[in-house]
Amino acid sequence: MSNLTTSIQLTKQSKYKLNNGQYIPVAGYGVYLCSAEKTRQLVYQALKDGYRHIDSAVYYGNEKEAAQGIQEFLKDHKDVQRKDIFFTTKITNEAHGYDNCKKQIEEIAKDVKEHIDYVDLVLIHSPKTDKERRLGAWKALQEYVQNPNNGTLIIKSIGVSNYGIAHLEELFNWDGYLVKPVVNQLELHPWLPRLKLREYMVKHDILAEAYSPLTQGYKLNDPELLALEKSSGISKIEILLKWSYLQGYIVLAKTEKLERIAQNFNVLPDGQRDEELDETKSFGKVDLPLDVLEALDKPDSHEVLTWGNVDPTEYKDGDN
Ligand SMILES: NC(=O)C1=CN([C@@H]2O[C@H](COP(=O)(O)OP(=O)(O)OC[C@H]3O[C@@H](n4cnc5c(N)ncnc54)[C@H](OP(=O)(O)O)[C@@H]3O)[C@@H](O)[C@H]2O)C=CC1
Ligand SMILES: O=C1Nc2ccccc2C1=O
Repeated sequence: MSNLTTSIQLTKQSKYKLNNGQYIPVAGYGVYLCSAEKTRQLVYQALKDGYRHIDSAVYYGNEKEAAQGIQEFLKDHKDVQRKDIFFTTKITNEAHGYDNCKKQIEEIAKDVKEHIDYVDLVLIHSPKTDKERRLGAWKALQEYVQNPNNGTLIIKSIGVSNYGIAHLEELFNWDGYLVKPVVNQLELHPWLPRLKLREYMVKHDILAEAYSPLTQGYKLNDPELLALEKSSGISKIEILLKWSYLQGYIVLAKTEKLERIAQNFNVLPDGQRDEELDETKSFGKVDLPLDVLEALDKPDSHEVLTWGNVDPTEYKDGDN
């Protein structure tokens, strides 16, 4: 094992600047499949452990409870303000199309507004309808970010999820296109590095949010990963999460086990507060030995572990 490490200046408090000037915390806690009853407690605990970014979706059926968890945490922690927390939701395929999208945003508003006032980010969850409906939804979302005072719901940023290059090109080439997506949320891990799409997104200043960074558990007993864990002395969870941070992703991990929330977040080092500037500086570093990184590097791998193993970024109108 060589002593060389590859590192990135990043801490628990780090945020990336989006292409619209807003900031997004690099570490996100996702609530896919968390039951509505448990979500409030899980989100509260995630915030208590230091997460400042919660990822939900209409499809998950727990947006309201996630928002309630945030509200309760803020009530109990007066040193943290709403602006310090980033809340994302995603619209379903049924909300594609201009009118459908507006209708679903009204429903989201009913669920979350009384608890958290506004939503930081709304994503189109997947491209899996057709061009007209995708663009109709984007037209509606653009209006919300451009007219935040229209009374329905303040949405600070909009983005996409599971979009491939063709879906992004379709958006950029549309004559109604006004607002750039700030992120594309994608399945990303060593078995699915999506190099071409990532390069395209870098060129267009769209950040990558990595979902299923722990492979939804599917690869946690992969012999190569277990061998790396043994030879490096670094846990496989830490290896996978650090790999993700080192790619420059916003990392969305999920666990329903309370003790694992802190374990996952603590992979990042603590930031240091610069009292003079009244801001948290990213002096800490995330690092992994070069040979661990090299062993994980699978540029040609394309294993889709979610979405029924069918890559949604490759969806063509008319496919199932
Ligand atoms: N836009 C999209 O289409 C998608 C978005 N997402 C978002 O990304 C988030 C994260 O992705 P997700 O697919 O949930 O998968 P993850 O890669 O985060 O994996 C979650 C699985 O890993 C296990 N796990 C988590 N932490 C640990 C740990 N420390 N030790 C051992 N096992 C652990 C969990 O089990 P346990 O709960 O028992 O700890 C769970 O089974 C989602 O919650 C959602 O917000 C996810 C998929 C698709
Ligand atoms: O979070 C999610 N996990 C998923 C797995 C399969 C299909 C969609 C999703 C999500 O949106």
